[in-house]
Amino acid sequence: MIEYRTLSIALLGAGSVGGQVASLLLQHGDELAARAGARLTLAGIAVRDLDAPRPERIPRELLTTDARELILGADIVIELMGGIEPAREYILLALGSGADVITGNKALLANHGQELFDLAEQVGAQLYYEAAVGGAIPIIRPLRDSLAGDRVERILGIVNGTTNFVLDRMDSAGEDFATALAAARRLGYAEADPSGDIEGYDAAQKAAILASLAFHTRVPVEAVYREGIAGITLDDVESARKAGYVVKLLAICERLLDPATGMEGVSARVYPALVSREHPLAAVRGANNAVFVEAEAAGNLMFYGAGAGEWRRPRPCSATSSPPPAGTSQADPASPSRRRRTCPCSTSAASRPSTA
Ligand SMILES: NC(=O)C1=CN([C@@H]2O[C@H](COP(=O)(O)OP(=O)(O)OC[C@H]3O[C@@H](n4cnc5c(N)ncnc54)[C@H](O)[C@@H]3O)[C@@H](O)[C@H]2O)C=CC1
Ligand SMILES: N[C@@H](CC=O)C(=O)O
Repeated sequence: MIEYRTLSIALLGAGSVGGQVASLLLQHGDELAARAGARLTLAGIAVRDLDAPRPERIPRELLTTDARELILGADIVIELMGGIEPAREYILLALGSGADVITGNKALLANHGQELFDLAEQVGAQLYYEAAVGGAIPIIRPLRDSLAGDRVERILGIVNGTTNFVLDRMDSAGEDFATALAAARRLGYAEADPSGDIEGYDAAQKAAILASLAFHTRVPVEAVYREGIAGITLDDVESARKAGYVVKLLAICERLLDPATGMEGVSARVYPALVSREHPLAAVRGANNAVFVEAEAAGNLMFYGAGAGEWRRPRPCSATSSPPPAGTSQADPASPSRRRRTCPCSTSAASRPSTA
């Protein structure tokens, strides 16, 4: 029997994501120990209310309302509470005490990321945030590390599961906006305040993170143009469908060159766009996400997978969970709809995507 050193984990928040993280840590302890070379022990889970109803998979004896004490005894802190405060304060406390931190909190990173990264660097701690963009899709590390030697030119992303789910239900089932949103909330896709999803704030935060990583600069969330899907009606969706399009909330991040000055800049924007049904992004159904990266040397890469909520094994032949037909489709930027917003993919940009 191998003797592993023990790393103690503090989990902050036991909601949709935190609950699943707790289950994974508890169920796969031996396998994780062998892989990590250390036993990852879930020391406690900080919650607001010890008696709130929660799934059986979360052991009651691990719950505490004293987040600070839990943090100060941990080697690794996983923050999955969401929101700005006290998440920010807790992460600063964790880093300051020498713990490494993992967070899925894009709102916090987009607004206070610099402060957190500066402290992490100063104390030599790690701050990981893979789940902050694209849910289960590995996109942060590929952009930060794997593509570090390449030059990313543009990113097109479906980065919000809730809005993709809502638009998909309107498109495929003729469901009205409110009914589809209620289902997205029930399934744990939406943020505690779903207006963050619907109004495009969540996607804008993710766009700011993606653009900062891809273009090696700091793109503040205030610099991201943002338009949500609250104004999209069933009629819009239906008209788009008849014309061969599907409405998707896209995050678009790209390099810009000012021809007058020769200066390079960055543009990041989020808005509902018409996407040709032939384009791979049109096949991203339900709460799935996809990030389409156009890079100088690597060409076009598409990262696809579960973007929100708990991942469930898809049933065979499930239309909502099948991956897009990569490598076969082209985009048509013409727009017949009254919203006049199209997916800005050029034909050449979308002509040879590969799944990653
Ligand atoms: N739901 C999803 O699919 C995804 C969510 N995220 C991010 O992960 C984080 C968590 O999201 P969800 O699990 O969906 O949220 P949730 O609302 O389901 O869970 C958050 C939990 O934290 C608890 N909490 C809030 N403040 C607390 C405090 N001060 N002390 C102790 N507990 C506290 C809440 O009571 C709740 O149980 C958010 O930052 C979200 O943006 C990231 C990727 C996917
Ligand atoms: N509310 C978010 C959750 C994941 O980041 C979404 O719908 O994508």
